[in-house]
Amino acid sequence: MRLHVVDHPLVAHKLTTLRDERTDSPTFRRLADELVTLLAYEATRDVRTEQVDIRTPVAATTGVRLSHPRPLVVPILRAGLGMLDGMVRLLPTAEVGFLGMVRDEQTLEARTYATRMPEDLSGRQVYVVDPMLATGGTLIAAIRLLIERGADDVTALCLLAAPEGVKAMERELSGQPVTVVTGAVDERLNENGFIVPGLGDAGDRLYGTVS
Ligand SMILES: O=P(O)(O)OC[C@H]1O[C@H](OP(=O)(O)OP(=O)(O)O)[C@H](O)[C@@H]1O
Ligand SMILES: O=c1cc[nH]c(=O)[nH]1
Ligand SMILES: [Mg+2]
Repeated sequence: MRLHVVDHPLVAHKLTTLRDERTDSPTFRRLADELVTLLAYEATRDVRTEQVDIRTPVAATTGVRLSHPRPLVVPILRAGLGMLDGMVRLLPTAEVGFLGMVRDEQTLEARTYATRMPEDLSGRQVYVVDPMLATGGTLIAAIRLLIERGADDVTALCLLAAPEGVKAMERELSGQPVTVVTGAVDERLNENGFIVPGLGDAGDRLYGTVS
């Protein structure tokens, strides 16, 4: 597994407002969307392309286009939905699959409650989006499923990560074709499995609910 922390002043600026407890849901949603665009720019650096011949008004030339099979974008419900639009804006040809997963707030174990994805992902590049990588349980389970279905290149985009989650992913997904792209690696997890300083519960902040 490879880790890429996007070290950019615009990412740091937007993340700071995102973290601020005074930021309301509409602003949180807008910032999450803007951050995805910045992270996706890095995360899609190795997206597969193929050559294409075109004519400009001036001359014939050769360019590239996103290749087939199409990349698959998988948001992990609920909070990952806040990153979907930004991702498909950058990858217009992408197909979208869905994974519904929720973490038991006592045991911190991830449970899958919905799966809507192609059965066969052989040879596919997959971009998983979920704002928070905390213990890593959710993303590890999600990525295992994608690899079991044949995905040969998986990139996870997270707004924030905890060092504990990054270590768990490195341990559990070692040797696998997996990249994690994140806006920051925070200090630690607290006793409730929340990222510190973090931003609280991403799903609640996106959708205005209170856990
Ligand atoms: O790394 P982990 O310890 O597994 O935790 C991270 C997961 O927790 C959050 O989802 P949550 O379970 O709160 O579901 P929600 O998106 O429906 O709020 C978050 O969006 C991740 O999916
Ligand atoms: O800090 C955290 C940890 C898990 N899920 C969240 O939404 N926030
Ligand atoms: Mg939540």
